[in-house]
Amino acid sequence: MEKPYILADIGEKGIYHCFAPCIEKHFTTISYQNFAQKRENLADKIQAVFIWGGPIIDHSFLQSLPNLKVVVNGGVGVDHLDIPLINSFEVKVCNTPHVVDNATADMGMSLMLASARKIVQGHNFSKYHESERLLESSLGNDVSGATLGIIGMGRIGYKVAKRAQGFDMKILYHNRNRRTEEEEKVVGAVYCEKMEELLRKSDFVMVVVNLSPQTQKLIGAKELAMMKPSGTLINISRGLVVDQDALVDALQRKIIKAAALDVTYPEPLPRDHPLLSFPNVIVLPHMGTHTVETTRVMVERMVTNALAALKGEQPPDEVKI
Ligand SMILES: O=CC(=O)O
Repeated sequence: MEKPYILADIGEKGIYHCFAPCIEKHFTTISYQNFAQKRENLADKIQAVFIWGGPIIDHSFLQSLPNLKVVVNGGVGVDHLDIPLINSFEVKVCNTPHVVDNATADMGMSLMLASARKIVQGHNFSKYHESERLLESSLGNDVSGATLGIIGMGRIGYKVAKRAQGFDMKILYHNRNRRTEEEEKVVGAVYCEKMEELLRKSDFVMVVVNLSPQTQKLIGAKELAMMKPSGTLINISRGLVVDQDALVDALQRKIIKAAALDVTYPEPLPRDHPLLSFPNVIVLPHMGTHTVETTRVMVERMVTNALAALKGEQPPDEVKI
């Protein structure tokens, strides 16, 4: 029997390429580029689209695929998808929650530790001998015993708290919904009803919220001004949650000490972006979930969701709004 056709960019060298066999066992996989070239022959055949960030799924894209049944997003955040529009074409949307939590929480901890302990500067010194004053510039700050403020205490935020507990950190959190007393006790986290309290008291502020109209530019000039001058901002959520111009300004004026960002807008930042010029800023190209183990499980989960949708069954991770 012919395998169902899906549109998926697993690339020649991209991280998803390693997992192509897991996808190709079940599906005939067409890349976006091949699709663009042979659109007339393939458009009727495509039943699922696998996406990692792109392409943009808009009205004309949906209209061009009359037999599309499901859009499967690799990762948890679906802020780049217009779900009501996609659903209006009787196409389901799935993501891969849970499987990315540990890797993303690990990345939050990595960024906090790397920033506090000046890992990048130390590496650059070892490699390029670029600073004669390494000792001074390598003087970091203790993470152990410091106060971590977590903004967004969903699954990933909670996993960050668990890890921070192992570093004897004092943990504050701010969230739309307060966690139960039991959950707070397990990780030793103290609820701040007002984000301002968290910002004022934390040495490290880690942003872990979903991007939504309510959280866009949640951290702007006002919020940065509330942070300690010795404070570090860590963002593992979405770039748009932080007002980047305000962040540049706060760093230039030493309103906060440092920043460590897995996410920005755009991604990656243009080479001449001011954020890349600060020695006290770490910028990654959105790689919070990029581990072999997590990506493997993510891809398997995408396959499971797509197979269910194509069989007319309820996919386990359908996103409903
Ligand atoms: O950014 C990563 C995700 O949304 O899973």
